[in-house]
Amino acid sequence: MERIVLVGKPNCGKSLLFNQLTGLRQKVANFPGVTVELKTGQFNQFEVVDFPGTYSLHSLSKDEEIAVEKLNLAVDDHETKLVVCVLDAARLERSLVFALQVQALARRNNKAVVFVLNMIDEVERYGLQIDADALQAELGAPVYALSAKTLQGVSEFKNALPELVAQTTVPDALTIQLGEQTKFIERARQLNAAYGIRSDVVLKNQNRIDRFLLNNVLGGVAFLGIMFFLFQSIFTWAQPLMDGTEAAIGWIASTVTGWLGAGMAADFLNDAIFGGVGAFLVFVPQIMVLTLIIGILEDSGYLARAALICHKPLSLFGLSGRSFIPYLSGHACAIPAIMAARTIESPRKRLITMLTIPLMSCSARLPVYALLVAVLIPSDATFLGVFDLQGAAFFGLYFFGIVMALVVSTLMNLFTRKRHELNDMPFILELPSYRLPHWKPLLQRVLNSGVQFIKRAAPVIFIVSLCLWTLGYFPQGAGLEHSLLGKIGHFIEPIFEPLGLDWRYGVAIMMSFLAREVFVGALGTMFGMSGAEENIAGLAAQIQADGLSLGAGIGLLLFYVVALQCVATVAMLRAETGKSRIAWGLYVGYGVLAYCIAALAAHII
Ligand SMILES: Nc1nc2c(ncn2[C@@H]2O[C@H](COP(=O)(O)OP(=O)(O)OP(=O)(O)O)[C@@H](O)[C@H]2O)c(=O)[nH]1
Ligand SMILES: [Mg+2]
Repeated sequence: MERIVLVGKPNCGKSLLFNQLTGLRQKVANFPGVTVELKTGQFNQFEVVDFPGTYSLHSLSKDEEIAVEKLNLAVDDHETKLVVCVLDAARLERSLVFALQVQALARRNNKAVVFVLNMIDEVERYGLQIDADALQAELGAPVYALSAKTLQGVSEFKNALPELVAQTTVPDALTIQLGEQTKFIERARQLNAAYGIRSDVVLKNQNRIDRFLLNNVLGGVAFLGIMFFLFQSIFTWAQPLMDGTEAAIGWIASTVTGWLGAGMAADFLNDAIFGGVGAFLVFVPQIMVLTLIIGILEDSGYLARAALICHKPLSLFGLSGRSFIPYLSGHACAIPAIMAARTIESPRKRLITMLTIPLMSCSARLPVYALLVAVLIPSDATFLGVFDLQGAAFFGLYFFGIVMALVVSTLMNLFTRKRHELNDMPFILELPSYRLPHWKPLLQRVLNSGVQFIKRAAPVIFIVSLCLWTLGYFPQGAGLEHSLLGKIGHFIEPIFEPLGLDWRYGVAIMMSFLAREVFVGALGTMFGMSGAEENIAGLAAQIQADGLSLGAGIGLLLFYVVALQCVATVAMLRAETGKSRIAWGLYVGYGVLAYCIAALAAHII
């Protein structure tokens, strides 16, 4: 298939343009280094490839080096017919250095080049214009001014693509040879002076906000405020939506079981399906709120600033400012977060970041936290008279995960050899412009996070609930305690005794080593069989009445903060580190650490 490749400096809008061409939903966000792997899609009869952003063909960092190597191969390949150099129209000089190098590379391989002057809407917002025709004449290759965001000029570009691909002769305006690094920089400067917008126009607005957000004191306070707001809102904003979902599930449960009357089928539906699977569906809104807030932060351009603010403090723990974004996105899901760690400039810091990301409280822990917090803390309790105590407990759990990650990072930093340090890149981060969120893709992403959460966990929870219910139901009439499940549970009970937990929690914990979301479903099924209602409040009340002690409850919560109960994360760690030993070692290591912390909490409190 004839191929079109999209290249350009980081954060110039390649992926958004790629999405507009192919209809795919590749991740787009407002900080450099979002795309870390080549992504392929289709536009008409052409294959389109989205590249990770790079500043230069002679790159300094390892991940850019790999991307450049792949670009060399792609440009050399005879299937590649067109190289699209995406430029950030508002930051022309920086975009042009790399784009001119690519033009030279393409010319050497006799490949056609087209320049896309993206983000033209931002230039126009300043009331300015860029003379694309004159720039085209200077560059000796077609220039299309467009906005991948507002879609201005995108359909003209799409219409022109088949013709651009079909070009056979490559115009020759560039006289600089590959390798003449300083000449590319000089030429980019000249072109920017003649055609670009003045950088002080762009920087004026940005600086005004940055003077506050990057200020040593105020910036730190703002950072903590924003993070506190993020974690609190997961708890408070989602509540009405969660109540709505819960009511809807409750209504469906009572209607369906009403039709069935009493009997085994109704028991099964009530306890295994609505008690087990239904219990975890309630958390979908919370996961969507979390994705929305992280998405707004990603689109705003603040995250790069946060990385800058965090660089110094994180260095104390053997991490980099660039560890901040993977850590933050680890609160939604560890898997993309581990991928995002690829942009970290030092191999050692990258490894430490990857190995500690699983300690961030990902969204799969939310159901466990919400259930146990509801069990342990009355809903009307307050903290210091103002904060909702349940919300503060949530914040405390997230905070505990972060503290654990920093402790483990420090230990890893102390006990690993520092032989890579000399080859490390310095910490350099381009600050993107502040932007308003791009709402349509953001809302699609939010919806998708809910759908993915259900798709990933529902089948496992369904199967576990089904097995637990069957084992717990028979011999019929014997009651849960004397059922087959009870027998197995009592057998494993001694393991969980030091945690102050009985066999039912033991079974739920064991099952959650498949996926941690299973915990709430498994408890829902077991307590449902002993008469709990099919909703979280009912389940929480039943657990409370059953007598879960404060120490054991807190221990259980801390257990879930630390334990790495996610096989998909292990697979990702194995892929990224290239070592099964490290990945499975971490799975076992965090499991043992979690157990010890829980036992300690149960003992002390
Ligand atoms: N205003 C405006 N914003 C845009 C445009 N194109 C992209 N953006 C925004 O620019 C940011 C970066 O877009 P991406 O598509 O992720 O950039 P990229 O070049 O793929 O970045 P890397 O993957 O990091 O190399 C996002 O916040 C986009 O919403 C545009 O034409 N106009
Ligand atoms: Mg990208």
